[in-house]
Amino acid sequence: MSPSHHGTEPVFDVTGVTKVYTSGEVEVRALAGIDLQLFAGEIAVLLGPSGSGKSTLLNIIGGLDRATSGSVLFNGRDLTDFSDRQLTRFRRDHIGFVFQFYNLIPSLTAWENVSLVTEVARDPMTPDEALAMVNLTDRMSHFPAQLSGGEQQRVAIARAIAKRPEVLLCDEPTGALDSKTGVIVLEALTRINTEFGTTTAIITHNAGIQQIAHRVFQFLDGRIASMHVNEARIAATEVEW
Ligand SMILES: Nc1ncnc2c1ncn2[C@@H]1O[C@H](COP(=O)(O)OP(=O)(O)OP(=O)(O)O)[C@@H](O)[C@H]1O
Repeated sequence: MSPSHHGTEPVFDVTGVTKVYTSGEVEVRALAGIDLQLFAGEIAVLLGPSGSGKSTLLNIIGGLDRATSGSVLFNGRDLTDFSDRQLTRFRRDHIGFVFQFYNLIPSLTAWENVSLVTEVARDPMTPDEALAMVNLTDRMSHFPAQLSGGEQQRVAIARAIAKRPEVLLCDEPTGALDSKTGVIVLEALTRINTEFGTTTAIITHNAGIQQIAHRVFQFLDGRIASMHVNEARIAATEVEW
């Protein structure tokens, strides 16, 4: 059940993107020319060795960082032309981020952490709805310290999706979790993808996770070494690593 790409414009159309980080005299070429498209409703998994540029690319398409050269079209508009203010607005309106470490506010409950986002979004779900999507209805009034790692990550996912973003960008979302807990987090991500059609990109070091993807991109030395379409996706519950 791969989303059909025929005749559809990509959500993201990345062409010739390079990124060079300069610190003092040292230049690091993090991206050496990336061409990639992400289509509406797909789950893309990005694999590759440490330092191959996965996070750099995710940060650029999410508007957290800027390309050195190349173009990054989001629904036809080039992010590389955006002012800082436009980029901030783009992120706020369209992108949900999930990182390895959950970045929850310790003094706020799960519900309150999610409500920080729903208070400022244009067309949010309620914190209750967002937490129900990740099966945390019975943990809403817990503080982060009272939640397991997997539960905290699910709060972070609820926070990311509460504004109904078109795109969810996940950088090692299961990186700090054991496989059993990680699977529950993956179930939440696949459920959101199925129910809302959220275009989802997931960076991971766990090769097993690629089985939930519609398409898999393999990074190497700042380039995409290969891409394949997953003909036989499996459910998150079947994933092992
Ligand atoms: N802010 C920065 N300043 C300088 N160099 C950076 C910066 N961010 C990333 N790099 C360098 O760019 C290269 C690509 O890093 P990136 O984090 O994108 O790789 P990655 O594939 O996501 O790796 P990992 O799997 O370890 O997260 C690396 O050599 C990294 O050291």
